[in-house]
Amino acid sequence: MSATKVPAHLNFITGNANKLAEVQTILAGVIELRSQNVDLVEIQGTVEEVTKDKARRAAEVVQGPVLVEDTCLCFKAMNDLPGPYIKWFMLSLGALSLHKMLAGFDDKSAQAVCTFGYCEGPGHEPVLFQGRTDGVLVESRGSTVFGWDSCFEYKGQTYAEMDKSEKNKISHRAKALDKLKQWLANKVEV
Ligand SMILES: O=P(O)(O)OP(=O)(O)OP(=O)(O)OC[C@H]1O[C@@H](n2cnc3c(O)ncnc32)[C@H](O)[C@@H]1O
Ligand SMILES: [Mg+2]
Repeated sequence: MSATKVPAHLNFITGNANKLAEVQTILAGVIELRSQNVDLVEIQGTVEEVTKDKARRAAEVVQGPVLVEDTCLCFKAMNDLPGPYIKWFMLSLGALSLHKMLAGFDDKSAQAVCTFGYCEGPGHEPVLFQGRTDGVLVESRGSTVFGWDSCFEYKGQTYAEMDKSEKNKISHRAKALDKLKQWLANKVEV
């Protein structure tokens, strides 16, 4: 595996404007963020496999260095499903009905997992940065603008009930970006 060079800027490939806004806020003043909206095919597999494949595909499409991200919502009672497939459950159930997925279970524990993948270009091995936040799946409370934010409760508040700045301190995405920032700061070559 060739060493990965630390980039001068990041080209974040995502079709999700809410993700992009959070990443922009969290990385402000750390590194220049550019962005492209490319519709990437997502394979089935573990989140690590999905993210690495997404990063490789994105690098092929733009023929250069890319950052991608995949978000999972895992239910303990379902042995971590839907995980990377949460998007399809959100599209069919919506934030107002998502909690019904665990209606038959006592255990409402959920974990939000964010995995960033950085790929230096076609043929390079992606590097991963992952963050996890534990919470509970609840009936929707707060704005339904961003995915399952209104259904994921952390310490008594749903993500949607928190100020954006509060969410960005404790979120799965913030934790993953802490690792990315560390990698950038240390110039660790993997
Ligand atoms: O182009 P990409 O980056 O893949 O964007 P996407 O919207 O397809 O995102 P994912 O494949 O990672 O699917 C994750 C799903 O979870 C939702 N989601 C992601 N991050 C979230 C967050 O912080 N809070 C609530 N919902 C989130 C998102 O809207 C999707 O429905
Ligand atoms: Mg996606």
